[in-house]
Amino acid sequence: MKSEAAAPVVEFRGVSKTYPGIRALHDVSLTLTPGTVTALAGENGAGKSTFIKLLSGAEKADSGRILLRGHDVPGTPGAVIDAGVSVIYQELTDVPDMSLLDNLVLGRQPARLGVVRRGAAKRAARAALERVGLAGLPLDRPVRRLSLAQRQLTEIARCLARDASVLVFDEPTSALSEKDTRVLLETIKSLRAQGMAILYVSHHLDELFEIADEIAVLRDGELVGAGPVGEWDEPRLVRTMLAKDMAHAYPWHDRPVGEDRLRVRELDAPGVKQATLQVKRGEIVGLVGLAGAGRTELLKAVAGLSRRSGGKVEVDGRPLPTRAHQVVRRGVIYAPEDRKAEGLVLDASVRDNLSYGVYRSFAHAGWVRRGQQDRLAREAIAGFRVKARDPSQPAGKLSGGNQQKIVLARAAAHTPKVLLLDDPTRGVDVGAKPGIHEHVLALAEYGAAVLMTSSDTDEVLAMADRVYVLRTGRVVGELRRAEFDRERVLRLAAAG
Ligand SMILES: Nc1ncnc2c1ncn2[C@@H]1O[C@H](COP(=O)(O)OP(=O)(O)OP(=O)(O)O)[C@@H](O)[C@H]1O
Repeated sequence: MKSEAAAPVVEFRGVSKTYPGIRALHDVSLTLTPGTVTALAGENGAGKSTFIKLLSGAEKADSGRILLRGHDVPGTPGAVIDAGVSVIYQELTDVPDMSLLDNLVLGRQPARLGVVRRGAAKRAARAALERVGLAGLPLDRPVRRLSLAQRQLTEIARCLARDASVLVFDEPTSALSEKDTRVLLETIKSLRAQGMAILYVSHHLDELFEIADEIAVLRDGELVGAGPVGEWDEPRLVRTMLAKDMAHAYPWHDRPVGEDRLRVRELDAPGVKQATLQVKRGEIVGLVGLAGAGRTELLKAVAGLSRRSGGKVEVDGRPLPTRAHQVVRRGVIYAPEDRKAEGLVLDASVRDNLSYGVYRSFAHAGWVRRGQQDRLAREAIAGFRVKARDPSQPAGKLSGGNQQKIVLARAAAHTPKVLLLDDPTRGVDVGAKPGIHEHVLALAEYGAAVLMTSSDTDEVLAMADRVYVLRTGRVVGELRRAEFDRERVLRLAAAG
């Protein structure tokens, strides 16, 4: 529970940070207190990551002060970690082939006269594991043999083994299944009870309401609201984030669909076994399943990004080639979930990222028509509400959610015949999600066959005309929209 008397451990006092042409944080004052979960909310580009970068020592503030237990926060990330502040990101940072013990004490072995004190390291590791509910795990086990949830908890344990007293979670659940999300949230509650000061950043508002004691909202770099969770409800939070009212509504409506556009028959590929499915012209079909069920793998196999070892894939009655660039030429577009690794060239401009692969339609006697490219970029920025200074800005300088919008805008720019969407609104704020859903629906109305999956099962059930349920790489069920029932879908996904 929240301790009323505790003094703040972290204090932001009038902190500002500007990037060329962008005011990322302006005069922000906020405190973090032991035994308290403070949720930081805001739409994409509001300044949440900037706040974390300043706290973690990755970036320097232009003005204002950041105090840690009353002293200025150290100037380098390593010193900040040593001072007890650790950030846990959505991506795992462990070394899979190393043992649990070595991962837990990575870069920080207790040493005396240069000799590593293995016994002390083991004691520290066990104590840290116990605090995250993993007391029984053997310390010599390679972490690759742990479940995803256990690995995520191990990341936290590693921070605890370094004596962290402030934990920052940056969208920690976006890649987790519902079950793993529950485990993580319960662990965070228990860490709060142990007296940790916790900052929690997420676009999942239900999570914020579940675990936060305090909610703070950034908008365009300014702190526009902060107070105990009891003072907030969802409409007020959304209104404060977006400066307007917005009901969260999905745009689905009944509409005619055509002939089979995408046909997959007995497809075998890495993580996919004997999958058979069809998507009609104009239809939105969802793939649901637990983590590891093969949803991403199926999309990748169709997209030519993994090797098919058997079966057939056809688009408009013609066999689909197996190589990614040929697949794109047939109008089959894949929008990946991992935008950093697969989706974008981070050093290239927003404009160039938007037109990669769309070049053919712009190329005129061998050169790219800059005017058209610019128009496409401006339309995409406006249509998807991308927060970018201008089309020449490098994609890597956009906030995470805005990068995701670029991936989707590019997919839309192809006017795809088949659109393969993997977690299309991952990291996207509540204000921008409806726009993305409307674009997906519009592409379907234009004739695209859409095959989508999401880490949010409700999103798939809200958008799809039909779903296939996957389990261990196989299609184990098919439901039409009239039959959608969340419990039934999840039961099917988990059975066996
Ligand atoms: N290195 C940088 N150079 C230039 N601009 C940057 C840089 N990093 C962030 N920005 C800009 O600062 C603003 C705040 O970005 P920040 O990443 O803090 O947003 P966020 O609230 O974390 O968004 P998201 O929810 O999408 O992750 C954005 O307009 C972003 O484009």
